[in-house]
Amino acid sequence: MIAGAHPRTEPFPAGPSPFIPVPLTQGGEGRRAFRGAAPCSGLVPEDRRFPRRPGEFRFPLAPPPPPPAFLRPAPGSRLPVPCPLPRAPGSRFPAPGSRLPAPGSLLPAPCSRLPAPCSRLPAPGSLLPAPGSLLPAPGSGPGDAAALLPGVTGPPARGPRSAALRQRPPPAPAPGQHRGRGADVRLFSAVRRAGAKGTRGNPDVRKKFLTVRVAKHWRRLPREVMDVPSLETFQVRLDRCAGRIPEAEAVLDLLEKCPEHQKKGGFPVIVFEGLDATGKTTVTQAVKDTLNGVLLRSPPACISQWRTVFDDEPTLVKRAFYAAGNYILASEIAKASTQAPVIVDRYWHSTAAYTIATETSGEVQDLPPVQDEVYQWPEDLLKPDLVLLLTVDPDERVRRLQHRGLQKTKEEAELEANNLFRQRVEESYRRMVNPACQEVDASPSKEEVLKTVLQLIKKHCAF
Ligand SMILES: Nc1ncnc2c1ncn2[C@@H]1O[C@H](COP(=O)(O)OP(=O)(O)OP(=O)(O)O)[C@@H](O)[C@H]1O
Ligand SMILES: Nc1ccn([C@H]2C[C@H](O)[C@@H](COP(=O)(O)O)O2)c(=O)n1
Repeated sequence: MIAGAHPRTEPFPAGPSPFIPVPLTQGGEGRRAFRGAAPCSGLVPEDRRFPRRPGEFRFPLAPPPPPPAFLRPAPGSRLPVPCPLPRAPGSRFPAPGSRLPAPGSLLPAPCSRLPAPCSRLPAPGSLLPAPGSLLPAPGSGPGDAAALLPGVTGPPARGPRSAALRQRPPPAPAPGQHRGRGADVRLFSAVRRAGAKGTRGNPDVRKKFLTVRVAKHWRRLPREVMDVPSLETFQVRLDRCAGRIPEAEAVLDLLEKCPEHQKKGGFPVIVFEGLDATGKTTVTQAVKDTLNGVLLRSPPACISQWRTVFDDEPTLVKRAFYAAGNYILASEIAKASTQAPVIVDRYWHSTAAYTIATETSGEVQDLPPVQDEVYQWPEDLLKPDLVLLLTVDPDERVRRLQHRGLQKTKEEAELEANNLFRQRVEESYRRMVNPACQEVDASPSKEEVLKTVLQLIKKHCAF
């Protein structure tokens, strides 16, 4: 284990590390800064699992070999028009803790999939801090990205949309609510976003958002946590905290660049869900190899380096981050499924199940009842063809966790210690509908699990 690394990060197998350990500035977990190697090439910075699977997030430059016959679209069937891939933007925000390159040099885009046009740093004399100065970790200063930059009195240079956002006065706290860390935990906010098309560029999201149906709410869940999920809900939530979390603004920028209507291609999309160490990584890799498919995971590579930031946030903000990741992932799925079967490691069901389990307490009987709206799929999110829920006997799962030998995340420690939490996550998965999960007993050997999974895929995805 490298000092300062994320608990789940393993040492690199060979060669010099592109990461530099960053001293802890606050909180309990170390962060690692990306040293500036161009991630466009496909390597993923600061992903909890990156070193285990270095090539995984590479988007295939050439179409993979054809999948087995049973997965090919029927002759004569029409493939949807391929969606343009979302452009990976040049990062406006240097990774927290990273050293700034010289003015005029190229910033690496945070997305691993595409050779994005990287943005140029503003010219000398702009409001960026001196090259080589260290950025503090997000959240370490008061409310705004500008406040986080040492020696800078004004805001960092930003695009026109951010400037428009900045001009509005800060929204007043909701009755009974305090500013500060939890201040963005509010249901509605006035948001003006300009510049992009469709709902993503809706100049007044609030106006539209207020007309959105709100779920009748189950008494034990805070209403805000489970209001009917939609892209706009999460945009509003991220926008509320973008002032103090620069990464939220960067996520919003990526979202805006995703095509609005995500349509699945002609190949099947198969999602794998389950608690940690149930074998998702193992089986998704094997299925991808067997089917000559494309393997994607949530959150997608272009935002996964910010997980440690959002994992420490209140549930509402954390959920908005993972939910946004699902929408970004949807555009990758849309594109990839025009070329080959798509295998996905976690998607919406994870976001919902973990949120429900976190925001409830007690036994599974205390969960919102079956058929509650909290178990519904968001109407505007691309649906997969099949969702497989891997479940493993609890003792076997602990053995696998120990055998894996990685340091646990806080949540994994909680999952291990808190039997009830684990049960609530798993039961929430089981209650998800439209699409529901097909449960797979993943306790047998890897070969047997793969066989079962391939049979299910053949049964449900043949067309
Ligand atoms: N069927 C199996 N039988 C025995 N061991 C397995 C099986 N599947 C996976 N393992 C082992 O269990 C450990 C956890 O598996 P894996 O990393 O695939 O789980 P995961 O669900 O992806 O976990 P996480 O969500 O935490 O990343 C690994 O050491 C893996 O080799
Ligand atoms: N689509 C997703 C993916 C992940 N999450 C959350 C749920 C857990 O808090 C954590 C598990 O991730 P892992 O350790 O397996 O990489 O991430 C989510 O909410 N939505």
